[in-house]
Amino acid sequence: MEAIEVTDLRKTYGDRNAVDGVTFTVRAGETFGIVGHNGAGKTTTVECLIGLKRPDGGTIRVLGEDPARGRRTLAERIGVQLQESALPERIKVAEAMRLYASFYRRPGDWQEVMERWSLGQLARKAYGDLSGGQKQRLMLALALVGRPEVVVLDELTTGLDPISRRETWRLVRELKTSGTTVVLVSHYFDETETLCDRVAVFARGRIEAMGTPGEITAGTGTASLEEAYFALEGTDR
Ligand SMILES: Nc1ncnc2c1ncn2[C@@H]1O[C@H](COP(=O)(O)OP(=O)(O)OP(=O)(O)O)[C@@H](O)[C@H]1O
Repeated sequence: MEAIEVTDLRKTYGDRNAVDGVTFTVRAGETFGIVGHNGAGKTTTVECLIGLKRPDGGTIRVLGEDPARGRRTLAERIGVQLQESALPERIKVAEAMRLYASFYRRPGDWQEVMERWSLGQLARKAYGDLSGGQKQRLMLALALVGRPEVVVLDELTTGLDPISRRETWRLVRELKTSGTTVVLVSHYFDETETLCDRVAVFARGRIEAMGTPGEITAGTGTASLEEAYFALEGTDR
């Protein structure tokens, strides 16, 4: 079953084609990577996916619904962790968990989610006093408290130190084993290569290559996704 179907998606800002005819599907339970450098159109694509932006062309179905029309219903079924999401500095971890759970009609047990993501010991700590890795862990837990079927994670590990980054990877793998469909947006090629079943490589608003990391590297005769990207771009930076 397809959890997400995007066909010929287009979005322009003035005369700039931010997303220029993008087509892909994500199967239920799959971890799907959207990778590419800054300005490639990744964030605009996911903003259309979750109904935050209206496409100028093409169609999108998420769990069978058009996000531009069914945003309220879909909000119950999608967990989102957007780039640079932030909480008020003084809100405590447990307060944030309880608050987010209250947004859903049938949330998971927020205390259980908090423990599962090793946040129990931080329950009374303020968001502003958490480390970068702890903040990211909390944002993930908040995206999951509504028991979503699809989770969208944008630039999850940007700014994290290597240890927190690995820890976050472990959490994403755990998500995958729970059967959740994950869309992982990243400009780190190693991250998508390690975590994703399939990857769409974005450049200048288009998909340059799509498939398993192995298929993409085999197709370009390269040893890594990053090398594949530069081979596709015809540059060797
Ligand atoms: N609100 C906006 N108004 C005008 N141009 C925009 C707007 N949002 C994005 N763009 C432009 O659209 C293009 C795609 O941006 P987008 O943020 O989707 O790329 P991205 O791949 O997510 O990059 P990044 O990782 O830097 O966020 C870029 O050229 C960007 O400058």
